[in-house]
Amino acid sequence: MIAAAVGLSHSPLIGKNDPAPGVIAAVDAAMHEVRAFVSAFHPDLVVLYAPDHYNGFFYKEMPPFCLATEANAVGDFGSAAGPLSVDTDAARAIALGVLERGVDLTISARMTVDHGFVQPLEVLFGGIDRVPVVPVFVNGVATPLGPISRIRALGTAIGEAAAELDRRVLFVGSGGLSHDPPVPVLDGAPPRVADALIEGRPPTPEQRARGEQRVVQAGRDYAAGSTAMIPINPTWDNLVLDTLAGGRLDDVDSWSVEWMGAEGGGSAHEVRTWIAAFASLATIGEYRMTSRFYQAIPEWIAGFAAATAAATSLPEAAR
Ligand SMILES: O=C(O)CCc1cccc(O)c1O
Ligand SMILES: [Fe+2]
Repeated sequence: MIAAAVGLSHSPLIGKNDPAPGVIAAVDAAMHEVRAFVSAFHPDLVVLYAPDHYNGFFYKEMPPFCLATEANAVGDFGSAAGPLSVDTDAARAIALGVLERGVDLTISARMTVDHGFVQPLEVLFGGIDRVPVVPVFVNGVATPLGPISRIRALGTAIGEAAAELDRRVLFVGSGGLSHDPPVPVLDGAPPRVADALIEGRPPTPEQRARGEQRVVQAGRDYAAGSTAMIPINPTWDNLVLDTLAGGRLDDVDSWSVEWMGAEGGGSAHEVRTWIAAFASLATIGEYRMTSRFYQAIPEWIAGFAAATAAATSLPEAAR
């Protein structure tokens, strides 16, 4: 296996509630750099770690993580809908390899995914059907959340299993860093909300539009500073990036769920996807973070980060 990694924040508010032009220009430049890295690396397989926002996974059964052998996008917030180009054979082989390594992986033969998966595929590849992909859901919102050490173990097992495939694999983590969008919470929810979170009946177009408008409004409130949401925390976000850049992945095992939520807000747990992606990359040996972008963007409800990493042993021309 030849491997590289990308971590990329997502936000459905991009293009809907935009920050100042200078911020947009800086993000555009960073995205240009990440795309250049990806096209130079030229992956023939993408292992995509992403969370879900109650579009595909519900409390009727809520796995801590789940690998898909096929997947369909719902098209929330105007993102692409329809089937992802899942490499089913690679997905099955990796799933078996992970189980053999003692990590109790859940499998989906028809995963429903949302903007968490779709946005990085659109940003990096221009669509959801452009590159063979193995989608891996990592729960980052639905409590209870287990210890981070198990997410690192998942990333390690997937990296080792993927290494048996003889492919050029790009590991992508989608989400984070600190942010506190208005995602519903089961604990204490009124019966109608609790029922929706448990059963997962598809919302009507009107219900979906209302929910999305609520998130857009939350972005406006977050940017105006008049909100009960936990603020974006650049200090914590840079600690996360420093840890990944330094290859100190065993540090994350001591990060508690409570500490992460207090520092980074209710959706800070989306950084689990980054930890999985970098743990996968780390299975091939030392890596180097080759680019790193960070900007707090309250309009998007995102401590917005983008980073690329490649094996130190990979020749410069192939990075
Ligand atoms: O769909 C939702 O309910 C939440 C949407 C959402 C908003 C801001 C940042 C995110 O990472 C995100 O996912
Ligand atoms: Fe998210």
